[in-house]
Amino acid sequence: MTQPSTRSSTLSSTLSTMDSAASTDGAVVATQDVILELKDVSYRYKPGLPLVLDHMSHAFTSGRMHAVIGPSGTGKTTLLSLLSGLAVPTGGQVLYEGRNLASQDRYAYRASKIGVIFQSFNLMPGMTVSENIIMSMKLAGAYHGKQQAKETVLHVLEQVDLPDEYADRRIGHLSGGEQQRVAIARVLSYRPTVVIADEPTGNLDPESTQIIIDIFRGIVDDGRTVIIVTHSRQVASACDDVFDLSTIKQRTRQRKAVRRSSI
Ligand SMILES: Nc1ncnc2c1ncn2[C@@H]1O[C@H](COP(=O)(O)OP(=O)(O)OP(=O)(O)O)[C@@H](O)[C@H]1O
Repeated sequence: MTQPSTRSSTLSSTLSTMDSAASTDGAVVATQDVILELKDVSYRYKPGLPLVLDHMSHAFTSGRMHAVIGPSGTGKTTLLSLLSGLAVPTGGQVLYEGRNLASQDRYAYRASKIGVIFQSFNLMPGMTVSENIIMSMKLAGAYHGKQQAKETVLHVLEQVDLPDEYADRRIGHLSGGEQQRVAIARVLSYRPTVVIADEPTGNLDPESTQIIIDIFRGIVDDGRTVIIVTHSRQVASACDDVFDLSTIKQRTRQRKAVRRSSI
């Protein structure tokens, strides 16, 4: 997959002038800029099953658009579950702003810090766009009365480039691309610090994909961090950083082979 080399090299040179630390996969990261960090993370779904993630370390810097890529089955969705606090690593730690997520209130974290956009959108098809957004605001504790909710709905619809009149449309009457935009708007309504999306352009044509990319870029420009699990070259090349799980897995295999040969 094409790597966004120009943005990555700019990132490296910027970071070299800041306080920095080497992560275990060799990357240099600015310590004050890291929002989410995987520290030697391993995960298996059940005892006896193989490790899906094997001693993985990586730092996600804030205010950037990150892609997580890798062939099917390399653990992208699993990683997303760990970053969003839906699952806890079986080894190592996931740190949010330097604190172990496992020892924090993960419900509060999911409600206010992290906005997750699932592949299936999880929108209520029989309800309107506005009702879907307001339901999420209530769940996240971001609902402060009808007027504030109405203003927020219109604001987030604008952020995802949908006209005001979409507020009263039923989800079931929208196209796939429009539903994706509503799913993003819903997450933005409670102003999370990090937005995580699982294959947000999976079924979209290049033009609709570009619209979604531009929306995510707007979210980053608004001061948030975006992490996108994707198979799309178009999306990965538009991101500031690319975390390639196949490369990490290859390094782990090499490390293990070296260890075996030295025994
Ligand atoms: N609930 C589960 N129980 C057991 N194994 C699981 C479970 N969910 C996923 N796996 C396994 O974990 C591995 C990684 O799955 P995951 O869905 O994270 O990969 P992925 O990279 O997101 O794949 P894709 O690109 O196809 O969505 C796969 O081998 C999968 O079969």
